[in-house]
Amino acid sequence: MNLRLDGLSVRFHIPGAVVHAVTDARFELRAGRCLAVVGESGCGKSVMAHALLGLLPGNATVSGHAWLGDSDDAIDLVAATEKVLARQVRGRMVGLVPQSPAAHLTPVRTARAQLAETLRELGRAETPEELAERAGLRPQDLDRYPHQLSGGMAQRVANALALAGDPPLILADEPTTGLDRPLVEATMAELRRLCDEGRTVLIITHDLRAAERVADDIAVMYASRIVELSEAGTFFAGPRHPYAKGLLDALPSRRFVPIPGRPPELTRLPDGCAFLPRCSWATRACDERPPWRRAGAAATAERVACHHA
Ligand SMILES: Nc1ncnc2c1ncn2[C@@H]1O[C@H](COP(=O)(O)OP(=O)(O)OP(=O)(O)O)[C@@H](O)[C@H]1O
Ligand code: NI
Repeated sequence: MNLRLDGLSVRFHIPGAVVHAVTDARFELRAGRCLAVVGESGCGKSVMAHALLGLLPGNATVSGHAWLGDSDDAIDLVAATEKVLARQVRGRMVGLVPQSPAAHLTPVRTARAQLAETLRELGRAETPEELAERAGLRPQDLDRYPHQLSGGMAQRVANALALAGDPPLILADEPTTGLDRPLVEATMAELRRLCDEGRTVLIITHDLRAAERVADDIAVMYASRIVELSEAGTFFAGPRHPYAKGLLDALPSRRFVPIPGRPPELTRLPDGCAFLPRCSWATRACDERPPWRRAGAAATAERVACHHA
């Protein structure tokens, strides 16, 4: 199932200010492909994912479109009513693997009870044991309460809940945070498998190594905007945006040099390029907002927002 974001923006209204959490996100993600969204903490990654599920708090305003489905019968997730989101979208069309799964599990109920309830809500005939097996859990793990589960087990329960309705689009928000390397590998391999079976997968991650392993495409977010969209091979061979270069250079396996400075406040974003104060390429042209322009070969959807890339 295709997902097409067309100018998706999210604003939070707080006393005396407006937080620009996501600004004008545009990309198309096709069935069978995996997109990794990367970027520093607070740049808007989780908010973008939650906007797709109608899971934002009351002080949020969402604009633009997020078309889910194939052109004729696509649903605009931004315009969809809560009833449509609850009955048709969440769990059935879109599965969310949440950031910090332990916090999303109900503390007083066993893993089995939570899987059973989700399966019942979705009207699935599958048993909790069958679902657990698909997510790599053993039957005996099902009798545990969330506090008795290790980080990796809690992650698997969260994955099982997200997969219960067999959704064609999976959003995984930091699915590997707190896991050790073997579990990171296993989780990523599982997401890749879901994708190879034809599902559409969007992963949010800080872990560029993990992204390199599984993603077909990389979207780099900075201060609420997507500033680069590249195929993974192109990206890891040489990203276009100076911020993306900075992210790669900061990796211990590469130059291990951090990007100087800090991202701007999302309540006070400049009119021009938000990366300007941290950028060694900046010129006067950067006082004007760089357009979201095509980059690379015409056959690709690659784009970048930088005057000098
Ligand atoms: N309810 C809210 N009201 C006001 N601001 C909010 C609200 N929820 C999120 N924000 C702000 O929106 C911005 C984007 O947050 P988001 O959680 O999407 O970041 P992120 O990129 O997922 O970061 P991380 O990598 O740390 O998870 C942050 O500056 C955050 O403080
Ligand atoms: Ni997040």
